[in-house]
Amino acid sequence: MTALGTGSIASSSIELRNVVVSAPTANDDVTILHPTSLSLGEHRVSVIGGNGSGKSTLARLVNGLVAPSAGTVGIELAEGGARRSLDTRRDGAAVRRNVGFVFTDPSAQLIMPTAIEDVSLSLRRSHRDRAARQAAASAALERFGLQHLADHSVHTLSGGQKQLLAVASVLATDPAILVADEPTTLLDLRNARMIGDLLMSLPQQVVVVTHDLDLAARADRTLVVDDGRIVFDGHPAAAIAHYRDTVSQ
Ligand SMILES: Nc1ncnc2c1ncn2[C@@H]1O[C@H](COP(=O)(O)OP(=O)(O)OP(=O)(O)O)[C@@H](O)[C@H]1O
Repeated sequence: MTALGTGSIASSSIELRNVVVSAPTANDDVTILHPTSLSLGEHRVSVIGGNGSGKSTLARLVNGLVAPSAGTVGIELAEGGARRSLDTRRDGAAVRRNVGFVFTDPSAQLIMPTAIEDVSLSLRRSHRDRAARQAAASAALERFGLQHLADHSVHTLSGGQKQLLAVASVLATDPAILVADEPTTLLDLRNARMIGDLLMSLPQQVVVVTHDLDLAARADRTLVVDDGRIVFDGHPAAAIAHYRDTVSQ
């Protein structure tokens, strides 16, 4: 492990305490994440590792999509000078409001017919008034350069436009933390770069799971996951070198 402290610090933090994730199988329980304790306070955290190593499970713990079988997952938020602590089990709805999640395949996320309707849907709780919701949705599309696609069917958008819209929909609610699980995997180089640039420029704390080591290298801290364990936690360059070493052995 290497010393941290080269990157910027977020106003939020993610706290895993003795977290274990296991799942039942036909004969026994299988452990997907072995006991893990982490305090993630960096602005941008990347998570790398081989297929099936447990990266998505780790990412999904952060917004409560996966519940810990043991231990706790907490979110610390700065709110008006005070700290607010949320627990993913106890405070599920509040955690989901404060931790946005972007999936690999935006089609899994875009469920309304048009771009503006999709953003409006994610604003239904924060903006009860229809006109205010519409205005906020337009502003969100404009922020991401998608306003010209407002009334287009989401099915006609390109892969890059869909992923950008998925990110816009999630960010429209202004979550404190954004978790993205392989957000560039399905994109060509230009769109992968565009989404990567966007994620790395957000004011929110960002946790990105990725096989794109160039993207991972732009984080402030990188976790390497192998066989359900964090096997390296430190500076991105050192973490990527560690991952490359394990692959070439
Ligand atoms: N609910 C579940 N029941 C049983 N096994 C599971 C469950 N969820 C995940 N697993 C297993 O746990 C392991 C880790 O899965 P996970 O999706 O977290 O890996 P990953 O590192 O994100 O993989 P990839 O890079 O391929 O997306 C895999 O072997 C997967 O099959």
